[in-house]
Amino acid sequence: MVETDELFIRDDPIFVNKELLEINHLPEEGRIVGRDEEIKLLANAVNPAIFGQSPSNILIYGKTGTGKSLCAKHVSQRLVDAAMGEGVTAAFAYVDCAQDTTETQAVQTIASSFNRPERTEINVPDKGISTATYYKRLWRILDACYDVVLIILDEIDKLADDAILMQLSRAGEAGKLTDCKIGVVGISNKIRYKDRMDERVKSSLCEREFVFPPYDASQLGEIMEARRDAFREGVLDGGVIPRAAALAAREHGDARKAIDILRYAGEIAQSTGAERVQEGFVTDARKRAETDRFRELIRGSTPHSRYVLHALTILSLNDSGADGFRTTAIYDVYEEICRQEGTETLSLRRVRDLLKEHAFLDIIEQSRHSGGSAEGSYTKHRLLEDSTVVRDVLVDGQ
Ligand SMILES: Nc1ncnc2c1ncn2[C@@H]1O[C@H](COP(=O)(O)OP(=O)(O)OP(=O)(O)O)[C@@H](O)[C@H]1O
Repeated sequence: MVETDELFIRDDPIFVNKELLEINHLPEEGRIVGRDEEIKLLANAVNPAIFGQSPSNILIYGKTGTGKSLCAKHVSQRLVDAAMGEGVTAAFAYVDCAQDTTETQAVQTIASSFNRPERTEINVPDKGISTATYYKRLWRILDACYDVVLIILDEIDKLADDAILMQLSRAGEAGKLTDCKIGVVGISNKIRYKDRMDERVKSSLCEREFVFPPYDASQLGEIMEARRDAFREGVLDGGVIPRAAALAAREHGDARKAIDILRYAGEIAQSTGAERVQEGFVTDARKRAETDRFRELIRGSTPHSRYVLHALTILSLNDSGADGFRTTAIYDVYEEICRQEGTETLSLRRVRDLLKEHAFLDIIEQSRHSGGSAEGSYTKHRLLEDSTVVRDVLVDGQ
C-alpha cells in the first residue's frame, strides 16, 4: 500500500497563493492597475453620497475583462467607508443581472443584500411574495437602515425589461418611495444598450457615462506581475507573463483572460510534474482558457442550438477567409447534422431565431447585405470565437 505521505503532496511545488488567480478574486487597491483615472471619475460622480446627498446615476461601458465590475465595487466600498467617516450610513448592493434577469429576482437580491433583519425585523424570502411586496420591504429596509445606497447592476443589458430601472429611478426622485438616496451604477459591455432603454429611464439613469478602454499588453503585464506572488518564488519563467500579456492583448485586452492563462500555465506545470512554469505552456494555457470560457457560454443550450452552431463552425473551418455565411447555407449543413444525429430538423425560421440567440451572446456576428434587386437583402453570420475551440467543445466535449 502507498503510504499516505507519498500519496499526497504536502507542499504545492508551483503555487503558494493560488486565490490571487481565481476568477472571483477581488484584488486590493494596490493590485488594481491602470485604472486610476476611471476610479477618480467614478468617485467624483458618486461623491455627494458621502454627505448623504444623491449620487449621480452612472452607466459604465467596456469590453469584457476591462475592470468595470472591479472598479465599480472598489469605488462603492471606498464610498461606504468615507461616508461612515462623515457620520452617514451608506451601503452598496451588487446584482449580477445575468443571474437575476427578472424584475422580481433583481429586487429580491437587492432587498436581501441590504436587509439587516436584527434591526429591521423584516424577512425577505427567496420566493413566494409578489414583486410589489418585495419593493415595499426594500423601501422599508432602506428607510430603517441607510441614508444613502448604491446599487450596482452588472450586465444590465441582460435584464428582461426596464421595470426595475423605472422603479429605482422613481425612488430616486426626492423622497417619493423612500427617504434614502439611491444611486444606480449600470454596467454593460454592449455599447448600444442605451438605445433600447425607455426615454424616461434613460434620462434618469444615464447621468454620467464612462467607457473603459481595453488594456494594452503592458497593462496586462502589470496586472499579472501584481499577482506574481501567487506562485512560489522563482518557478515562473521570465517569458511567461509577457507572452500571456501579448496573447490576451491581441484579443481585446481582457484581464480575466490574461489571469486565466497564467493560472492554467501553472496548472499545466503542476499536472506534468514540471518544476517550472515554462513559456511554452502559455499556448496550451490560452487554448484551455478559451475552451473553458466558451463551454461556460453555451452551458445549458439545447441540442439544436448546438447543431446550428456546429453547422456554422464546419463552414468556417472549411473557408476560414469568408466574411460570413448565409442562413440557407448554414441550414443545409444543419440538416446534414440532424440526419447524422437521427433527429428531425427544426424549421428555417426557428434556426434563424437560434442564430439570433447566438448573436445575442456574442458568439456570432450578423450582418445585413443587399443582393441587388433580383435577390433582395439577406443576413450573413460569422463566428466570433476561434472555430477550432468551438469544434472541440461541441464535438469532443473537451
Ligand atoms: N485594472 C486591474 N487591475 C487588476 N486586476 C484587474 C484589473 N482589471 C481587471 N482585473 C481582474 O480581471 C477580473 C475581471 O475584471 P472585471 O470583472 O472587473 O471585468 P468587467 O469589465 O466587469 O468584465 P465583464 O463585463 O466580463 O464582467 C477581475 O476580477 C480582476 O481580478
